[in-house]
Amino acid sequence: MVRPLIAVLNGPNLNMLGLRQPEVYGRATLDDVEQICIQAAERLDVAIDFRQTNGEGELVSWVQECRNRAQGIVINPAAYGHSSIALLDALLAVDLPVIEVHISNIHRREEFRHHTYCSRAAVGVICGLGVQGYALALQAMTDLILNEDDR
Ligand SMILES: O=C(O)[C@]1(O)C=C(c2cccc(Sc3ccccc3)c2)[C@@H](O)[C@H](O)C1
Repeated sequence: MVRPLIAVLNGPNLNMLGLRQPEVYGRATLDDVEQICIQAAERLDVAIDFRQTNGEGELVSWVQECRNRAQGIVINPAAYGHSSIALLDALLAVDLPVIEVHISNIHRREEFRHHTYCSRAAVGVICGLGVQGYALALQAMTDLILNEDDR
């Protein structure tokens, strides 16, 4: 049986993860996050496509491409979550289950980080649990995909 494909998409500045603000984002790098996702995917018997971009348009295009190739999207939109209606529209249009991940607890931070447009398109949002949030999101997404007929 073909393994489900889950796109793991990361927004702007996440390539800088681990280099600054360890008190907020911890010391893990984006490569560490990718390894966490690879290990979780192996355990869950799913395939992942892990990507990061600083470009809003590229992130929107990657979401659009998921329509014909992925069964779910795990996304850390970073700052674009707080600002991009284009990203929300793409997530709504792609008609796939979406789980939003934030490493930090955005609700304990600056006011402008408390709201994300993306969350309107998400089945669920995981925030404040550090980089393990990605593994938790992959577990939840796998359950959603395997049990989609029960919904
Ligand atoms: O907590 C998150 O994962 C979040 O999505 C991630 C963010 C994020 C991602 C990458 C970098 C930075 S700020 C930064 C810049 C350079 C080095 C370290 C951190 C914030 C924020 O924009 C969001 O408000 C919250």
